[in-house]
This record gives sequence, C-alpha cells and structure tokens, in this order.
Amino acid sequence: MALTAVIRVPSRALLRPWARLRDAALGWIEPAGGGGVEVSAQRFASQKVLVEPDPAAGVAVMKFKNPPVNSLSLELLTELVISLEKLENDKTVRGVVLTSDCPGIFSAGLDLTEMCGRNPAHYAEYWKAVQEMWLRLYLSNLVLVAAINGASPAGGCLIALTCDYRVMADNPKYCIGLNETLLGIVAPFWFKDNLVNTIGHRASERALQLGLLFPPTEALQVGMVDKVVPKDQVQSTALSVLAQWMAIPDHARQLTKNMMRKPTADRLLKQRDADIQNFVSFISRDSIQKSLQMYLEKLKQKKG
Ligand SMILES: CCCCCCCCCC/C=C/CC(=O)SCCNC(=O)CCNC(=O)[C@H](O)C(C)(C)COP(=O)(O)OP(=O)(O)OC[C@H]1O[C@@H](n2cnc3c(N)ncnc32)[C@H](O)[C@@H]1OP(=O)(O)O
Repeated sequence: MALTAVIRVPSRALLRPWARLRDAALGWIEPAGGGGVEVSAQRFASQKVLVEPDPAAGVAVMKFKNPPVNSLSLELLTELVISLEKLENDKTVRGVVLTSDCPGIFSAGLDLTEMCGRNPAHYAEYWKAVQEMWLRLYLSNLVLVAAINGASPAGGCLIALTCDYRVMADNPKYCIGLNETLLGIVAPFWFKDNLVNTIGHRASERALQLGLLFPPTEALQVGMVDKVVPKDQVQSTALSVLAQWMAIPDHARQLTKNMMRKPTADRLLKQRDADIQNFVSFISRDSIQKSLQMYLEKLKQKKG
C-alpha cells in the first residue's frame, strides 16, 4: 500500500494519558524532544483497521483487517473508534468508505469468543466498546458509505446500517441481516431502531423475528442496501456516491443528519449503563452461553 499523506499529530506530552495508549496502539512514535511530530499515513495503518487517505479528494477508505472473518473483537472495535475519531478531526477528510480487507467477508459481526466463557467485567467492557462503535459511527459528521464486499451478518450488518449509503457486491453467496435470533439471542433495541429507521417497521419485525439474512438482490428490494454492483465495482461505486454526497455543503448536511439520527442515539445515550447491565446479565445466563457455544461449534464443524 503506497501512501504519502502527512498527518500532524500533537506532542504526546500535551495529550491525555489515554491518548498515549492510543498512540501506542496505532504504532505512532514520537522522536526524543517531543514538540509535535509528522507521521506518514503509513503509520496511520494500524493492525486491524487500515486507513487509506486521499487528501486531494477529501476522502479516506477504511478497511477492516481481522482475518479470517473480520469478527468485531475488542481490539478491532477500539482501533475502529480511534481511527474514526482521527478522521473526524482531520480537516482534509469529509467522507469515508468503510469496507473489508478480508476476501468474501465484510464482517462476521460481534466476536463470539468475546461473549462466551468470559467474566462479567469482560462482558461489560466489551459491550461498552460495541455501544461506542455504534454511537460514533451513527452520529459521525463525516459522510459514511459502506462498500459491502462480502458477507455481513449481525454486527457486520449493524456497521453497514450506520452508514449514509450502502453499496453491496452482487454475489448471491453474500448475505446481510440481523440474524441474532438464529443464535438464540436478541438484537438490542438500538440495533432494532437502526434497522427500523432504514427499512421500516413491518419489514424489520419480520427480518428480526426470523433472523433473515438477505442476499444482495433481496437486500436491495427491502431497502437494506441502496445499490448492488459487480464485486470489482463496489469500492469505485462507493467513492462516486461519496463524491455526490460531498457536493452538499457540510454544515447543512451534518445538521440534517443530526436532526434525523440524534433522537435514536439519545435513546441509548440515556440508558447506556442499564443497557450494559442488561447485556451482562443476559449473556451470562447458562442457557445463552450454551446456545452461543453450540453455534460456535456448528461453525467450526461446518469445515470438517
Ligand atoms: C431481553 C434482553 C435483551 C438484552 C440484550 C442482549 C443482546 C445480546 C446481543 C448480542 C448481539 C450480537 C450480534 C452479533 O454480531 S453476534 C455474531 C453473529 N455472527 C454470525 O452469526 C456470523 C457467524 N459466521 C458465519 O456465518 C460465517 O463464519 C461467515 C461470516 C459467513 C463466513 O463463513 P466462512 O465459511 O468463510 O468462514 P467460517 O464459518 O469457516 O469461519 C472461519 C472461522 O471464523 C470463526 N468465526 C466465524 N464467525 C465468527 C464470529 N462472529 N465470532 C468469532 N469467530 C467467528 C469460525 O468459528 C471459524 O473458526 P475456526 O477457524 O477456528 O474454525
């Protein structure tokens, strides 16, 4: 990946302690003496989230890279939020394409190993990171376009739903949807709200109860994605769409986006702690742990 953009990062001495942890996570190194440092965009490419900025176009492509299936581990979620925050603060970037670096998979959703056989403190930490990811993406001031170049179940679908526009590859093997009920779990109310805001109440009720995973043409019909194109055109189409959205003055578009989305985000913001407690007690139940274990086993056996 050849990247040439230069990003100015303030001296670590001026940053809060968490920012030092962030720098370490992203592999930024400050030379002795401090005083601010220029890092090449290559440094910006962290391990699980690759960011390819194009300052001339005012856009960036963010690629998830957590093989084999881009499951949303705590590490990936943390990097995603940090990378997004950095792009939000970068005046040269107004729009981002979210896509995958893993062939055939956009994201397999939440990492089941983060929700199985761990302790309540871990579940709470994990769920807070999932909430944070959703809130940051859903309320982002940037134009976000999802280039869905593979399967996108559950949490993968949620990421796509936070975007302003979704382009999906036309391969019928790629499916998208909130399939939580198939795992014996329940989509949280804010997953549901995001879906209802996208495809409407009746279609959501059916899709959520049945845990439907839609192939691209059906996803288009129901309004879960906005455009279906051949696989090799997914990213270029997403970039064209981004350019169209970026033709609108930022302030007007951002205020409108906020007006449309804030009430939905506020529902979670008002009860974040209670939502974490609900998740922890739900996921800690023996019956739920058994269901998730069985589901994971089934995924593993599929190969053999
Ligand atoms: C009333 C109270 C309310 C309280 C609220 C509580 C709410 C709880 C809700 C929690 C919300 C959860 C949302 C989610 O996102 S759950 C995750 C759902 N994801 C899935 O169902 C996808 C599962 N995966 C697949 O279908 C397929 O893997 C795939 C993505 C279609 C890819 O298929 P492929 O054949 O290419 O790959 P494999 O299936 O062979 O998988 C390769 C290895 O990856 C492991 N794997 C797959 N998915 C996950 C995952 N999500 N997390 C962790 N690991 C995963 C798989 O086991 C293979 O591992 P192996 O190599 O060790 O065998």
